[in-house]
Amino acid sequence: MSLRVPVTVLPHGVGLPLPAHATDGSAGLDLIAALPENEPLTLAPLGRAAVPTGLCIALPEGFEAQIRPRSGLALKQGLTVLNAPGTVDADYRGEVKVLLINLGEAPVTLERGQRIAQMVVAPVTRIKLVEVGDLTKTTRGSGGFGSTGLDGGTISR
Ligand SMILES: O=c1ccn([C@H]2C[C@H](O)[C@@H](COP(=O)(O)OP(=O)(O)OP(=O)(O)O)O2)c(=O)[nH]1
Ligand SMILES: [Mg+2]
Repeated sequence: MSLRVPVTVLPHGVGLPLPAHATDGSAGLDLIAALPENEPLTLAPLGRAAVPTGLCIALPEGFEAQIRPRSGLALKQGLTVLNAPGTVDADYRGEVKVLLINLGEAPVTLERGQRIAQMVVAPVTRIKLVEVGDLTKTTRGSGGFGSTGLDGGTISR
C-alpha cells in the first residue's frame, strides 16, 4: 500500500519522469534536477544552490518529506544536501527545491534530468511543550556529548 501524494508539475518540470521508488525496498524517491535544457549548473568547491525539481506536492496532514543526499554523489563528488535533512512541511505548496553544496575539491556540474537527492516521507509527531518544575530522573541524567565514552566501551563519568 502506498500513500497517495498529489503532485503538480511546473512548466520547467514537464518532460521529466515523476520521481518514484527505484525498488520495492527503497525508502526514498530520487529527485530530479529540473534545470533548463542545455544550461548546466556548475557548483564550485563550497558553492551552493537551490536546485529546482519542478514539482509541488500536497503531503497528507501528519507527514513531512525529508530531502536527503544521495550517498554516491556524496562519496564520489562531495555533493551533499546543505540543510540535510531538508524539511518539506505538509502545508507547503511551493516548489520542492534541493539545497545542494559542493564539499568536494573539484567543481561539480549538474544537468537537467540528473538525480540529485532523495525524498523520504515520514510521519510527524505533533507535540505541545508543557512546563514543569522537575523532570523524571534517569541513569544518564545530564550526561551527553560523549559521556558514555567515545570508543563504544565503558562509561567514563
Ligand atoms: O530542502 C528544502 C527545505 C525546505 N523546502 C521548502 C518546504 C518547506 O516547507 C519550506 C520551509 O522550509 P524550512 O522550514 O526548512 O525553512 P525556513 O527557513 O524555516 O522557512 P519558513 O519560515 O518558510 O518555514 O521550504 C524545500 O523545498 N526544500
Ligand atoms: Mg520553517
